[in-house]
Amino acid sequence: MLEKKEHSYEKAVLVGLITKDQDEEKLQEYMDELEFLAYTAGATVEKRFTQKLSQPDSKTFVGSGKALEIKDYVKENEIGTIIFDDELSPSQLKNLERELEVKILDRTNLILDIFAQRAQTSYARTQVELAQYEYLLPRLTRMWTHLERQRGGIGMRGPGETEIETDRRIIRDRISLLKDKLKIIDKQMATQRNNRGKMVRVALVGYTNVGKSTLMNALSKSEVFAENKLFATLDTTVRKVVIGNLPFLLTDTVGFIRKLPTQLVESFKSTLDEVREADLLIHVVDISHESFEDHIDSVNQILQEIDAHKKPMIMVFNKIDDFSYERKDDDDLTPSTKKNISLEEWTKTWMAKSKFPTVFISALTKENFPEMKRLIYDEVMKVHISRFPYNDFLFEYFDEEEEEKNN
Ligand SMILES: Nc1nc2c(ncn2[C@@H]2O[C@H](COP(=O)(O)OP(=O)(O)OP(=O)(O)O)[C@@H](O)[C@H]2O)c(=O)[nH]1
Repeated sequence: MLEKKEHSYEKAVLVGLITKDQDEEKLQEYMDELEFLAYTAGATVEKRFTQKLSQPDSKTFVGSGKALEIKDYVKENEIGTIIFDDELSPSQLKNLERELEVKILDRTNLILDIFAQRAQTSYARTQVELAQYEYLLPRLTRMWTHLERQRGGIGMRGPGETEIETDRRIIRDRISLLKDKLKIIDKQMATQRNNRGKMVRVALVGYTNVGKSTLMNALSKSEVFAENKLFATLDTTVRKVVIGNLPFLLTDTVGFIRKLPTQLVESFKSTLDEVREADLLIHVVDISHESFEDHIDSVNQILQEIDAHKKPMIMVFNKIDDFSYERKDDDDLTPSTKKNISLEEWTKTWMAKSKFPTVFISALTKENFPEMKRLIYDEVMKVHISRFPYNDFLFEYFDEEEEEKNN
């Protein structure tokens, strides 16, 4: 369990289900991630409750016996928040709040809350606020919000609930206002992107916390905010990067996550346009994370959702400095057995399997940076040549760091 760092952290418990689509091992991985999300939002997890059910209970997500067990535990241990590892339907949420008498959050609400906490610019705040209202609108029957919103805390950093009768109308008005506001900003952003000219555009994509911003900093020698918490970056940063005389634009943008709330995908349209309109994607993967294969799948799924899945891509497997030698059997992409293999053996297997140019690096120690830069250079050059067929000679490759060492 993650350490409690501050006294102001809220006490919470997690609830998840083992179903026919989600075995026990998968659930543990998902609960680890949920705990990290809770920690990022400002909660410490006191206990995890799990239950085996063929499908979620339509009324209370878990069965009534389990609900009672959770109720007793939270009462006895003075816990104010219960977090469910799935999106709850409006009626499940209402029933659970009535029965358990504490604040109930689901995965979507938690992610939205982190986004609200992390949004720095008015643009990001507008996008998050829209997503929060879209989430809130069908759930306007919650009973605890008046009181809790005055107290603040997790799940409360967004739009509040006032009188339900008038609220729906107010929220609908607010949603359409925010949509209009975003339309104007989206237009401005599109103009800005067009004004960047014909320079090749490369976007860093990847699961949250894989090291995109760290890599951006290392490549562009800039200082983009990087932190060991989820969704450190919400706003897009674009930097001009030059590798071997060849200039291109590199974008660092919002990290992806399993079941990224659809409200967020929709309202972050313009942010995700940076990915959609890029010429080349650099898919960063954290190989020190035991679920990195699932993360790759989630990222590919989101790329498909936003129609960016057919772009040229480079796979950058990051954090090799933190690689642990126990890996799942990589002969099969859905492995069930584990074996010990070395990093070398493991990279060879992946190289053979990968459909895209692939490199293994550490953004922290800069191991294998020359190989990565060469790979990026080659792929950017391909786009560049297709765009400017006559001036490729200007950008003959040289390794800057090697040159520096030699001088
Ligand atoms: N050990 C190790 N840690 C790394 C490496 N690269 C990044 N990190 C750490 O991983 C954490 C997340 O890094 P970020 O660069 O913020 O990750 P991100 O992908 O931009 O994160 P989001 O903004 O959440 O999408 C930070 O604590 C980094 O210091 C690496 O190569 N090795």
